[in-house]
This record gives sequence, structure tokens and C-alpha cells, in this order.
Amino acid sequence: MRYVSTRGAAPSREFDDVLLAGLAEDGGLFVPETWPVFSPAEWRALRGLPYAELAARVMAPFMTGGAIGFDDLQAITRASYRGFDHAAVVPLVQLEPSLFVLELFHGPTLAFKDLALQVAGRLFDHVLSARDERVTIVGATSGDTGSAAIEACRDRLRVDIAILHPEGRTSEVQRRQMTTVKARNVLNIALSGTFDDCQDLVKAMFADAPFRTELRLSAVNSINWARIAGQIPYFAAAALALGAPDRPVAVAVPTGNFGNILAAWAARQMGLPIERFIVGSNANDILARFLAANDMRTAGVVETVSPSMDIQVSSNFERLLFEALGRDAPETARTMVDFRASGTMKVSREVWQSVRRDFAGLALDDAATLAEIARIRAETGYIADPHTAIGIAAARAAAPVGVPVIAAATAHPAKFPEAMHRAIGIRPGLPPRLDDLYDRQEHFVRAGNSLDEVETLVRHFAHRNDA
Ligand SMILES: Cc1ncc(COP(=O)(O)O)c(C=O)c1O
Ligand SMILES: N[C@@H](CCOP(=O)(O)O)C(=O)O
Repeated sequence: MRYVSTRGAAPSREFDDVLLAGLAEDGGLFVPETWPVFSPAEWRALRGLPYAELAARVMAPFMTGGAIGFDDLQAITRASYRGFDHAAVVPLVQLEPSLFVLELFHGPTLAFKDLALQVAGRLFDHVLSARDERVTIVGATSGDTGSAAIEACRDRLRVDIAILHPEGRTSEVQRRQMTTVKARNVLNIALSGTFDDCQDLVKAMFADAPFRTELRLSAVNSINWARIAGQIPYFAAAALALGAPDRPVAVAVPTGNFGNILAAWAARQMGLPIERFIVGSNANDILARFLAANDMRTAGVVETVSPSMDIQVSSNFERLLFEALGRDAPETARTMVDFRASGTMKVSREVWQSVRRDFAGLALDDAATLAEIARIRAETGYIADPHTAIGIAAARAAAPVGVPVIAAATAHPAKFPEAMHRAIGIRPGLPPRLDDLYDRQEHFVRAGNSLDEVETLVRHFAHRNDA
């Protein structure tokens, strides 16, 4: 399997190189040169497999041609999901006759990011050991990627990891999950800015070719294809459980960086009958506006009770745009460069309509989010975190008639105790392993929204670890 850049000006690569490179040198995102497709019989054969085995089989076609053989991958998925606190790893809970919640928060950091990052951390080890190399990972988080990536990479010998979070804009639990990890290879940077600023700085570090080479940069955000590959299997598992490939399903996802919904879309590219992709947004409603009215204009990031979705620039939209433009890389590059410069994405009516054929969106403000948490609890007894509640509301608003909908539950409600208390008057408890989270010492450095300042911190940290 080879990968090409959405912007067409970087060489094509094998998976192992894509894993280590993160972002293509031309600023584009890597996508598979061709989509692997499973036949209906091949999909049926995966029904009922233990999740770790299903995940290895679904991911395997994306990883051919490098250091990761199928047996390696299966050993990695088994080790990755062994510690999850639910035997099914990604259980499905039925809320209504046609509405199913796919719980993705049973991993070590209580968010969906663990599913791909536990695997990615081990893939880094495997490929770097085979090559006898090291990398410096730089990542941006609005709350959940940070702790999941740190947990996946802490104390790994061949990886240093620096994570930027927007200071004061995550929940306290999310922040402490990152900053209370004491490991020589982990650096937390509290940035004075928004998640979009953090993500821009990460991309700017990648665009600084001498810095990128000097530190051998790599990525753990969903700009790295390995993240998307690790998120496809749970949509496949849920779809198979609900009757696919012999029955269509729909998917609803609370969306920020567009990685999770893109993974569901990739599952359809691989042959699963997913009829609609439903995007839930908070007040940072750029995707919902785009889907409603071809209006993709960035505005300032607004703080909400669903902080992990406080994002305006959804990186993975570029991968969908590339496909919607018929894989026209120069046109994708032009559109993205213009979006960056003007803050408005200009997409033709035909392209917009082609996206709308598959995707629908709904945005909820904070009051509506809290009301939805309360409604779900009152009507079904289920306790959904603010992000999950937005996805469920979107599912109810936009589900195709008669088609079961898989609504992704992306985080455990205990990560957002204040919002939950406002919504339903309770603060859900953390699992016992995190009992002392509030007593642990925090470790982080502060930085302004400045590339120079952040690069200096990362360089100093990485070279200290090299010594
Ligand atoms: C809890 C939660 N829900 C939803 C999202 C949005 O997911 P994505 O960025 O893949 O669209 C995130 C962050 O990515 C998250 O942490
Ligand atoms: N919501 C994320 C933001 C980064 O998304 P990613 O999927 O691209 O890593 C977070 O919680 O950090």
C-alpha cells in the first residue's frame, strides 16, 4: 500500500514512512493511493471476532509493504486492547429502537483516542526499532489527544513527545491527565491561545524544514494516517454487529478535527454500506454551516462545555475535499492555501452538493447540549458526556428513516464533571486508578503563541533527551 499527499507535491510513501512523517512535506495529508475493499463475504467473516483480531484484519491492508507483518499487527492490537476496562472493548448500547451508542471510552484515558493511539505508540516502537531510529512527536490537543498520546508514548525509548494544549481551555480532569504524567520523554506546553493556534504551530513546525529534519518530527494527531487507520475498525465492528454488509447503517459523530467521521467514511470506502455520516458540532459550528449552506468561514474559537470540539479548522476535511474534487491534488492545494489566507473555503456548488449527499450536520450551543444530556438521562437512563450528547442529538435530527444509527460516545462523562453537574446535578466518578488525580503534581511549561518560543522549548527538550 502506498500513500499520496492530498496536495500532490510530495513523493508517494509506504505506510511505515507515512507513520513516521505524519504530515507530507508539501503541507498535505497522506491518503491511500487506492482504497482497499473487502467483499461482502470478507466482511461477514469478521462478524463476531474478538475486537483485537477484527481490528488487525481491518487495519492490515493499510500497512502492507513495510516492517509490520500481520502477526506483528495482531500482537500489537492484542496488547493495545488488553487493558481496556470492557471485555468487548467497544460495546454497543441500544438507546432507542434504531439508535445505538458505540462506547469508545473504555481505554486508559477514557476517550476514543485510546483506540488508535495505543496501537500507534506500539507501531512507532516497532518501526523505529527495525530502523534503529528515534523521533520527536509534536502534537496539539483540545483535551483528549494529549493524554491519550502521552499515555501511549510515555517512557518509550525511541520517542520524545511534546504536546501543546490551550491553557485554561480544557477541563481540569483532561489537563491533569496530561500534566501529572512524569516521564523523561514527555513535555507538556500550556499555550496562551486556542486549539487552532496549537494546531497551527504544530503544522508550522512541520513546515520549517530544517527544524523538522533536525528533530526528526512526527505526529500523533489525526493528520497522521495511522490515527485514521486505527479508528476505522470500531465503526466496522459496530456496523457488522447491526447487520452490515447485508443491511445499511448510518453513523453520527461529535466532530472537531473531522478525523473520527473520516474514519467512518473510510469504512464505507472499504465496502461497508454506511448510508449517512452525521456530524454534530458545538457553537464552533463551521462544519454544520458548511453542510447547511456551503459556508465554511472561520470565526474565533468559542469556549464551550464540549471543549474537545472547540476547533474551527478541521484538518481532516482536506482528505474528504481531495476525494470530492476527484483527487485533483493541485485544486486541493489551491483551495487549502486560499482557505488559510482568506479564512473562507471556496467550494463549487457541485462539490458541496456531492458532500451533502453523504453528510448532514447539526450544531448545538451549550444550553442545548446541557438540555440534551438531561433529556437522554430522563428518557433512557444513559449518562452521556457533552460531546456524546451532541452526537446523539445530531443522530436524532438527521438519521435516515428505518436505518440503525451508530452514535459515537467519544469520552467518559467523568472527564467533564462541572458540565455534567450543570446538566444533571451529578459529577460522575473517575475509575479507581485515577482516584488520586487531583493530588498528583503537575508538570508543564508555558509558552506564548509564538513559533520561535515553542521551537526553542521543543528543541531544548529533545536534545536534553538525546544527551
Ligand atoms: C471527546 C471528543 N469528542 C469529539 C471529538 C472530535 O473528534 P474529531 O476531532 O475526530 O472530529 C474529540 C476530539 O477530537 C473529542 O476528544
Ligand atoms: N479533539 C482533539 C483535537 C485533536 O484531534 P485529533 O483527533 O486530530 O488528534 C483533542 O481532544 O485533543
